[in-house]
Amino acid sequence: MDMKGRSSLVVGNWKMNGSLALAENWAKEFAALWRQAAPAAEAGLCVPSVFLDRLVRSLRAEGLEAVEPGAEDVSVREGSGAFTGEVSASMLRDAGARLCIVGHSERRTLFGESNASVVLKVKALAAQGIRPIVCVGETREEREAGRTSEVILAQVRAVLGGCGIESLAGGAFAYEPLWAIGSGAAASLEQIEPVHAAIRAALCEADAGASEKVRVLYGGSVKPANAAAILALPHVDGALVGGASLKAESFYGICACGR
Ligand SMILES: O=C[C@H](O)COP(=O)(O)O
Repeated sequence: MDMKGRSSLVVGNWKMNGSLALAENWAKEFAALWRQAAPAAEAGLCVPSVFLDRLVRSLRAEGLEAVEPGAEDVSVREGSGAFTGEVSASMLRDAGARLCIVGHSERRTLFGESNASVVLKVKALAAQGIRPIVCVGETREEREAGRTSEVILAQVRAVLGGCGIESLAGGAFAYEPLWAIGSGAAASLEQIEPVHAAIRAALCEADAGASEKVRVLYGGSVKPANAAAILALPHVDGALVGGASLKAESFYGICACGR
């Protein structure tokens, strides 16, 4: 199904970077740019949860309702309880999160995140009305072995089968080839498009109306210089942006390429 009529969603991911001061200054700088020319794209910014409240207040102070604040991870445990160090979806909601990244490859590879925990997290977020951004991606070795589609579709289907399309509604899958993340070189347009088309087909298989409910974003070295070409691809509904989201001007430049 063609998504061209739909606006792009461009989401920043600060990872373990930034500060309270940056959250405040970023909101000021981004708001000044947004006021000059509001892009067609929808924008979101996911930050370490300790900065979330400051980001929310700073965006509000600037009157920047157009940017959805978000978190980078959430506990599988709901509500509250004796789970030292965990932050639940209801706590994120309380702090103003509207989006949350789940299953980023850094969490999958460095912190043992599984498809099963991704499913629990998506359900916990859905219960709080927070839109999930579920990351999937293949390693360089998997791509070179010709296993890209198999790996991506196994991740997508595990999540779709485990939590159902309604828990993902309003959210997105983000295709992030591990070898492109933080490398400075994005995947080529020829590499991106077929993977997005395959994810879209898997969504439609699960639910005929899924394309209207769940976006498919690309992530991996997106910057202002390559964003226009990537965001113009028919099955790309937006971007998940790491490094370039730390600078308000670069992130705005990417948002401005959306539709
Ligand atoms: O979540 C964001 C991705 O991991 C991409 O990071 P990057 O834009 O720094 O390559």
